[in-house]
Amino acid sequence: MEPAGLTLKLLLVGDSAVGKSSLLRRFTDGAFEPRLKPTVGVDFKVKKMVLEGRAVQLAVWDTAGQERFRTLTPSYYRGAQGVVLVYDVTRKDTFTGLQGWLNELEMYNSNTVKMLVGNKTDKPDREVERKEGLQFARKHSLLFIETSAKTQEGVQHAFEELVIKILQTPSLWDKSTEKQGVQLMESSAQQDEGLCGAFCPLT
Ligand SMILES: Nc1nc2c(ncn2[C@@H]2O[C@H](COP(=O)(O)OP(=O)(O)OP(=O)(O)O)[C@@H](O)[C@H]2O)c(=O)[nH]1
Repeated sequence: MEPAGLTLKLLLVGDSAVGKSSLLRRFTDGAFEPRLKPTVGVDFKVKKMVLEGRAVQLAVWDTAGQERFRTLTPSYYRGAQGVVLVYDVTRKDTFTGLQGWLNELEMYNSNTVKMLVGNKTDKPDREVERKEGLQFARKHSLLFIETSAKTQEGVQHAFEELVIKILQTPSLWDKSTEKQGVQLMESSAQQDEGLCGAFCPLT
């Protein structure tokens, strides 16, 4: 029998309306919705990929950026191997807010690979230059990429780079084998946190 593939838990965080749900939608469904409603609580999608010859199932948790849902977020950090930290290149406030997200990450789960994503590069009214994003990423040891969920530029790359880095860091996932037996549902829904904490086998 084929050995079970890896399931990795990824988390999308960042201020409201930076495009977290749109990036996830683009990545999992290849689509873009110009008038997406804000996420309520948390959403969840699964995507299977083969990377570096390895079958991986990604469980991607999309958190709400709105302040009123922020108290929900800490429990979702648990068991994540990768975090996509998103800002909007046309809104400086979402860039200056990154330090707060990093502090929260450090507090709840410091053992993750982090990818900084500057989204909405298709828009003309840029407030954050690429080199500022790059500098911030270097300073905090984050992977970095700019994307547009609208045109799809960089989106696939962002997730792939993050997963490759996680695969290159076995200490993040090989200790979690005790979670075997937990099954993932192939669905997108507002979920409770108990569905799949960190690492689940492909069935
Ligand atoms: N032009 C452009 N618009 C985008 C892009 N990504 C997202 N948007 C739009 O920005 C708005 C907010 O996007 P969402 O994906 O809902 O943002 P979010 O970060 O998930 O927001 P919360 O759920 O409130 O945390 C929507 O109207 C999207 O259509 C992009 O790359 N380019």
